[in-house]
Amino acid sequence: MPLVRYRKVVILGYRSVGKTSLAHQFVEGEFLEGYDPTVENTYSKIVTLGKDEFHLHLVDTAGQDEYSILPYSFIIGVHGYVLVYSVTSLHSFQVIESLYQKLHEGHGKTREVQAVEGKKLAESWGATFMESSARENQLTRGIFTKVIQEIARVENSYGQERRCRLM
Ligand SMILES: Nc1nc2c(ncn2[C@@H]2O[C@H](COP(=O)(O)OP(=O)(O)OP(=O)(O)O)[C@@H](O)[C@H]2O)c(=O)[nH]1
Repeated sequence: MPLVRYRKVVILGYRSVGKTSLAHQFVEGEFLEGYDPTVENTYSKIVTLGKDEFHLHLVDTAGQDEYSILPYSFIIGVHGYVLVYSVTSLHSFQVIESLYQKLHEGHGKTREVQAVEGKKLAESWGATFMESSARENQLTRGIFTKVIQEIARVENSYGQERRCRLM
């Protein structure tokens, strides 16, 4: 049975550029004519790519502008982004540039350690890597669920490696 991997993808962009329409078209297969400003909405979909299966968790956000402060839930534990602009709005194009900068800066303070560096270090230890914030309940639960799963895996295995590692 294929392993189903979890992927969280956040859709960002200025107001009314079509974020909800894209998510809806992808998940439900139809175009939404009407406009109803989003507060925040999530979609779940299993996506099969070749032999791989992904549990896609799409976050459709309320429109941002250059002054928006991105919450931790849009930064930590996110695997990818879709930055959306409208070809009929130059301003919406400028907004995605500003959002891109914000994503690199992290939340207020400048990020000094990239997730990829943590991942690399964990890999060199043969450990599982997870990035979280204590502000995010789901992500924090994920850490402790993972460590319990890893302990169970090691306890149930009769292999050479007896220790569980979580970074
Ligand atoms: N012609 C055209 N209209 C679109 C397209 N995508 C979205 N729209 C329309 O643009 C309006 C806004 O679309 P939404 O998907 O609600 O935009 P949004 O970015 O989610 O809006 P917020 O929730 O305010 O951030 C709706 O009336 C859509 O029908 C598109 O590709 N082409």
